[in-house]
Amino acid sequence: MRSVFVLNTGSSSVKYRVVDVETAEVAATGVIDRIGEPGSEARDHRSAIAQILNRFAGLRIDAVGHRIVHGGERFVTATVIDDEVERGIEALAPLAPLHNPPGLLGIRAARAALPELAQVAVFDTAFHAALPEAARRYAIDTELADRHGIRRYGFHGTSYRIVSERAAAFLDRPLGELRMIVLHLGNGASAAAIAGGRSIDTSMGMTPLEGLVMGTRSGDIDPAVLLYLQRNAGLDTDQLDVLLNRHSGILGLSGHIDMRGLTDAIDAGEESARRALDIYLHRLRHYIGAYAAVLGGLDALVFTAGVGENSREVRSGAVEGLEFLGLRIDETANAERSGVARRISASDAPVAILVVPTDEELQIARETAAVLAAR
Ligand SMILES: Nc1ncnc2c1ncn2[C@@H]1O[C@H](COP(=O)(O)OP(=O)(O)O)[C@@H](O)[C@H]1O
Ligand SMILES: CC(=O)OP(=O)(O)O
Ligand SMILES: [Mg+2]
Repeated sequence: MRSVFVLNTGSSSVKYRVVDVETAEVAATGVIDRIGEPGSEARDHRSAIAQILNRFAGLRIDAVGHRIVHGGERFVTATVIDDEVERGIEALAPLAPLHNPPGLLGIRAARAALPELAQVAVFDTAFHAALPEAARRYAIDTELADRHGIRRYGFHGTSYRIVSERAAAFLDRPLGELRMIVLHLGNGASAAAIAGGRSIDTSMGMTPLEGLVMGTRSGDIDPAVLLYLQRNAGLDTDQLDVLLNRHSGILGLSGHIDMRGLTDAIDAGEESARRALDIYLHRLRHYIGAYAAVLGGLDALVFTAGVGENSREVRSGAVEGLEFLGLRIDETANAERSGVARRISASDAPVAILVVPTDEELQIARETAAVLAAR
């Protein structure tokens, strides 16, 4: 079992990879994005996945690995997919409405096209499955919460796993003795407090809406705002869902949908863009301080994903004023670009600040191979 075909089906894109798990050699890789928008290669997820599967007619593939965002209480580790598991994933769709339904489409299309191959689901939530109870529970009626599975699950776990391992390798220290905060900043964004390789707190909650300011999601908000808007602005449940998941965050604050657009607008002098970035950075600093406290001290702060790996402004703004925590950036190192793990903290600073590229597809391929080998 060497060659794994990975499908990372997102809310508006499908990323794919054919990778040799032993050598990490990539036989094919790519993305179909902006699905459904004018000019995209694909009008919907089904068509995107069909096109991708067509491209692999000639390649050797031994197994298929799928990114599934929400595993709920049931899926706490990578799982071989059969009809019953597929139904289990379908049942979780309401908890991750932007993510699980397209993931399920990916599973169905791949199982139909490649029925002879084993398929594995790798869950974003799995890395956080053992969150300590005090971090996991919301302060609501316990019986009600348990009946409905209302708790913090946490997401981006596949990324946290590979990034925390890479950070420890870069620092040349055992993961088991490190306290780190990892900031996964992509379109969706979250933070995790990781002690000895285990997630002990994370900013996303029951769904991928809580926590940091994101591209189109609000992150933390007083839940009474929803009640207020329902009672006084006439918004119904679906409108609130669209408001908080799709029309908030950087988009809601500035009209720009992603960080690159936002930083360009700031350079052009747009006031609302500057304000949006200030709010985004304020929330990041808030979580860095909180997680330094949760961890009881800090060895490393790690930036990853599209924004974390590429935006010098965000990295610099995230640690501004946090010298008292031992966080001091070297702006020359911060301004450099490279596709590999690197240190951007001042050489005499007590806490390492790192930029570590994530690779969810490689991690999914490895976990897929590992579960199948253990069968
Ligand atoms: N050079 C850059 N400067 C600032 N932001 C960037 C840069 N390159 C990519 N990004 C941002 O990264 C985000 C996408 O990150 P990614 O991890 O690919 O997200 P996702 O997996 O959620 O689609 C976008 O907001 C994009 O603007
Ligand atoms: C869980 C989540 O938010 O994923 P993404 O960042 O890919 O949207
Ligand atoms: Mg992502």
